[in-house]
Amino acid sequence: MRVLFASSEIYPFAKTGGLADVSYSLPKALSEIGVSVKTVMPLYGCVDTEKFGIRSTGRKVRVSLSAGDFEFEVYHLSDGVEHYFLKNFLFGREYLYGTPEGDYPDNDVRFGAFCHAVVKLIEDGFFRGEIVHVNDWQTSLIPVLIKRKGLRIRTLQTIHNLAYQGVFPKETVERLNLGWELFNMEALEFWGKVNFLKGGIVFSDAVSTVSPTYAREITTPEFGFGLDGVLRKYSYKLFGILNGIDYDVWNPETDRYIYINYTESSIGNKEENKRYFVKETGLREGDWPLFVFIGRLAKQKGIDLFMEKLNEIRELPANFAILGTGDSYYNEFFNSIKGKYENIFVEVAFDEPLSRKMYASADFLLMPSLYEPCGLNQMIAMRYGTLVVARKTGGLADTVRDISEPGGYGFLFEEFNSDEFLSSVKRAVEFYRSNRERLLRLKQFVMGIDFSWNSSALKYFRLYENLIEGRIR
Ligand SMILES: Nc1ncnc2c1ncn2[C@@H]1O[C@H](COP(=O)(O)OP(=O)(O)O[C@H]2O[C@H](CO)[C@@H](O)[C@H](O)[C@H]2O)[C@@H](O)[C@H]1O
Repeated sequence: MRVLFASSEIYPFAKTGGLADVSYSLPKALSEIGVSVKTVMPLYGCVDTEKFGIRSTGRKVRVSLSAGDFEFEVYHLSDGVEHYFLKNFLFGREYLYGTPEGDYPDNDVRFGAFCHAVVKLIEDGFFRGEIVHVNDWQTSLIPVLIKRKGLRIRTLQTIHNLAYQGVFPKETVERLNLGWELFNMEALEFWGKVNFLKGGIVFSDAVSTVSPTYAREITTPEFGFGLDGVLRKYSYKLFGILNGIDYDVWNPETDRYIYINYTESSIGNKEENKRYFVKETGLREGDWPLFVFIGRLAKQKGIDLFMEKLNEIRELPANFAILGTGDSYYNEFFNSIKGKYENIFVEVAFDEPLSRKMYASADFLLMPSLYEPCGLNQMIAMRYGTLVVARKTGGLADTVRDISEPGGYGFLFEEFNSDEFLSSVKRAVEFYRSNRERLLRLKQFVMGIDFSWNSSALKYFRLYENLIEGRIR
């Protein structure tokens, strides 16, 4: 089986969040079970071609649109998976999607032209295969163009985050030569604008999202971001497959960025990591639980609940470390409290080595998300023996079980409000203070839960098979 996997970010080449992790680890897991996978992404200016050994194939592909003529040069790298990169000046900028002030205004042309180029390469026989798997709105026009051109290849659209849909003014139809016949409610139109992700949902042969709970949630108005009706209409081809994490990338036994490596049986070293971390960051020394938050600073991640309870949090017998970057409103807030409280460490940045130290050092990970399609942080944290304090939503509900339940190993709260959030933090603090033995056992237990891709890669494989054999319609 041959699959072309298109994504706007792939770890370690370019990453702003969980999409990059999945776009690296899922193709790898699929190739380990015998699928021949090629990935394709834009070659951004920030990708270090020298470091990774990414080389030009010499192949060029040209797309002529009303917005302009764009020539893409195809680059390549093989690391078990065949990675392809399309180079054009549109992507030679500092950021992937926009500056902290906002999105680049020509993202429709940037990603639209990219989609056209990928489809042209399929038409030309450069990419051959049975399945094209696209991810989020940036690659959603690929299934639209494939259907319009009548190409005989099956398509899967995965939704990693329904909040981001790629919505542009109706002139985009013209700019990208999409054809006005697609500008109607049953196709690309969304309240008088063009919606890329809607196109992906309508024109793909199947749609998946990254956890079973989120697959149900997005068919409701509360989580549907205006597309719940469309998703209900196409629910016969909508599937929820839980993400996994790459156990080679995330492994406390071999992680070279953490202070001291450890396994379930040498879990004592995790304490040592915390000691070093607390020293390095200037947090309060002593026997305090350490809570960490790592993530994009966006409303989705529920960081407002932390901000609302800042006065209470600074009085708790616990240390906190926040690592994140995102919307300028949050960046400014967290920069303004940096170094202000002795039990709160803040770093407004994207810093993978620091995130690894935090996963290894923490007792608890905070994930108070407003919504969460799947969430990788909680799985990474547990792999590093860190218990999770989270809101019971989306993939968090599928991966964390509350301590009050039989076999529970985390701290969940239901309603999105700061009182519930704070009381779950307090529950965790209390647990730390009064259940040391059990806490240690739970840390070992969560390290042993299987969050690898093993079972989920097989689910994708079966979904591809069903598509090829025409069983989804
Ligand atoms: N400041 C920072 N410094 C270093 N590392 C940082 C960082 N901020 C985030 N990260 C890293 O980025 C990744 C975040 O992944 P998530 O899946 O939790 O979130 P995201 O919302 O981006 O992904 C979306 O897509 C994924 C993939 O499907 C879904 O799991 C998720 O629910 C959905 O919102 C983790 O690897 C984390 O360690």
